Amino acid sequence: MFIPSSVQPLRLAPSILSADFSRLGEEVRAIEAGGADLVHFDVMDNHYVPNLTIGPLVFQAIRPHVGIPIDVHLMVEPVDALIPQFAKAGANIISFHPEASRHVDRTLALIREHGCQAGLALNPATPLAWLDQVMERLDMVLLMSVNPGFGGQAFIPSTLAKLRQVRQRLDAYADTTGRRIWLEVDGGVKVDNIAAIVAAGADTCVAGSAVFGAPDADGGYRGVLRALRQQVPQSA
Ligand SMILES: O=C(CO)[C@@H](O)[C@H](O)COP(=O)(O)O
Repeated sequence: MFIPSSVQPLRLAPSILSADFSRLGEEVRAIEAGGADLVHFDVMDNHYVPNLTIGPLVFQAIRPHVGIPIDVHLMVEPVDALIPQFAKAGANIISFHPEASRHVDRTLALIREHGCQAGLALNPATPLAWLDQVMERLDMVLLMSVNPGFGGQAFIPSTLAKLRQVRQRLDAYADTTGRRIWLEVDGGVKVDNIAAIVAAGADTCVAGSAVFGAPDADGGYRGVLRALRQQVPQSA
């Protein structure tokens, strides 16, 4: 039976990739004060993706400024060596891409062994078959709605159909096991498309440029986070 995810509470996860890196501590405090549910921390290595961002040292520096969970998205290859470092620094959720791990099952187990929730990130062209054998190891599926590497890209429309397929799989899994796996969408999420994204099955939305590109007059983010939530009235 298809159960729209909109019956679940919506979680908003601003991606700090679009934040002002010269004042990251203030920026993460501002998104938490504005009502964000998670902080999304993008790690890029100029190898798995053609961009280079921040790693465990910067994570460690901002962790004391944040009370809400931090969702670490590893766009790196190989991945395993970074997992203990982010876990030790206080990560709550760690996601990685299956193409970047020699042993996906082992990497998922490693994340949980270090006390974090485990996510598998699927690019627009990555088949859903990657999920088949590892459902019991997953706490979250991170569905990319842009090709990873950069903020500010346009949402790829075919993601909506893929989202519906993942939602069906996760709901079927929840029906048989009683265990719910989060479904996060990442890339090009805006005020004008979040309703369709949630209706298609997302319960967690990453938004980078939409949030950090629309500060309130006082530099906060309450207005844009409220506007995103208001598009999904049952979650507001
Ligand atoms: O992981 C990525 C990009 O690779 C994302 O988290 C982006 O940072 C989201 O940014 P917007 O598309 O919302 O600007």
